Amino acid sequence: MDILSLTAVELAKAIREGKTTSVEATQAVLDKIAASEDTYHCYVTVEREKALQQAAGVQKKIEAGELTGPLAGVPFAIKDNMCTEGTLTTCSSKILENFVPTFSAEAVLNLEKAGAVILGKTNMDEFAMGSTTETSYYGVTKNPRNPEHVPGGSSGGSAAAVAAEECFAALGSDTGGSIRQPASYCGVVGMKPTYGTVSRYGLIAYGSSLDQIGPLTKDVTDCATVLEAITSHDPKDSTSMKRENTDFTSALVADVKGMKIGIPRDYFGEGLDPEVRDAVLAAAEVLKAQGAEVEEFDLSLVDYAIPTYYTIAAAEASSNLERFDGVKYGYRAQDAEDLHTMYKRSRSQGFGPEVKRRIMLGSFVLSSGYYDAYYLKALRVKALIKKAFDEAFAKYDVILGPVAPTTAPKLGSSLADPIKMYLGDIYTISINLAGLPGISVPCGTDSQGLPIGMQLIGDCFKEKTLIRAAYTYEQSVK
Ligand SMILES: NC(=O)C[C@H](N)C(=O)O
Repeated sequence: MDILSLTAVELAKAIREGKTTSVEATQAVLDKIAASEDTYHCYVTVEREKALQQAAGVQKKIEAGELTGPLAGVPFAIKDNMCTEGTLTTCSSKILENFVPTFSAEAVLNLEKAGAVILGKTNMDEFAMGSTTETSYYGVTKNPRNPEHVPGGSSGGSAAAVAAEECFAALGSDTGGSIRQPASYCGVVGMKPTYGTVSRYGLIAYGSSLDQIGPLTKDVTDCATVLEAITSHDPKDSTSMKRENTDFTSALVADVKGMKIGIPRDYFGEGLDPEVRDAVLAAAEVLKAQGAEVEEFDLSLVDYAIPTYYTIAAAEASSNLERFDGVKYGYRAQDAEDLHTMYKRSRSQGFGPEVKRRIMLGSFVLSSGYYDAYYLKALRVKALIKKAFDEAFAKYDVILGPVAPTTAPKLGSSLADPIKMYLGDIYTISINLAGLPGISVPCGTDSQGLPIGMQLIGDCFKEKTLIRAAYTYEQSVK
């Protein structure tokens, strides 16, 4: 049995049936990490001994019949912006180079309750700001489908680790596309759930009104299973919702008969790579052939999504990142003669250029005199974007489009022009502004062999509809 090629759900089944053990699987994936990390660099931290110990504990519980769930014994990777008790958590920033949390994020605890083994922490854009994982202080991650290209971002390490078989599944976070876009670039499945579904407790905040944790997996079955495991109502996160019917795996049914799918014309205009367009439209045809009703419609306001997102996300980031001052966490500049200089030097030396750009932009749009013109206006446009989606979901069950305008760019080609990089988020960010769920599903490759992702967007709380559509597509093209 080639353990590494199994999905998370297949591996857990093999462990339950005694065909392998959690320890054997953990050892196999640690060997794979040792062999391929030099090439891909998916992780900031790998916890070899801890993972093997955890696997041994989990295996005992499985054998004693105390852990019976569909993920028991499965080794996972966690994005390095989720706190993990006793394990370095850097957000891929120098400012957190020595931060070892005393508690774990609720989503991580939920996974551990389900019997997951935590392998380590994955590389990301610094504080999740970026679309390529190149803004990490700890070096770039390479795309396992073609190491000359970026894995996407900001959850690039998590997506690459799944694609490189350096874990069986991973957690990422998505503020403006950070799960879906790297999933699309690396040819894996990635889902951003409805805002409030997965607790943000222990997720180091970037844009708090937009951030959401979600799964990156090898297939749709794993995605639904991981989502089910990490979903919970958590009083420690004031935006966490009490949701009913979160048995997402019950939606793994290959049937879209009568499902109404809308294709926004605005998502197929200027800037979209023709190969991406063709692959996504071909995927829509597959769903049509399975009985879905597919039609085009106009989803206005798409053009306003980028400025709105980058105003709100930067504003929230500038406030959230105030806590990194050299006193309470992480890096502190040495030899400062007074407190103010110590703050200034710690932050100047601790943050990278993209993070500084956002802090400055965010402070600007929140400053008196500019608050109404920028921040408040962005909040108003955000409400209009939500309204446009509400109108669309009065007609359609699912909105289908591309995840990103292109396939993965070459390493080193994106950072020189930040505005161009921001424009690449055009199809993903309005979903965060509206709080909606979205899933990225692989739908082919371009002429260079780089993966293409189709994005399915649902109304709030309609993850099951997305899972059903994604699963139907996946089964049809198998
Ligand atoms: N965090 C994200 O979702 C990625 C987005 N490109 C950003 O830089 O904000």
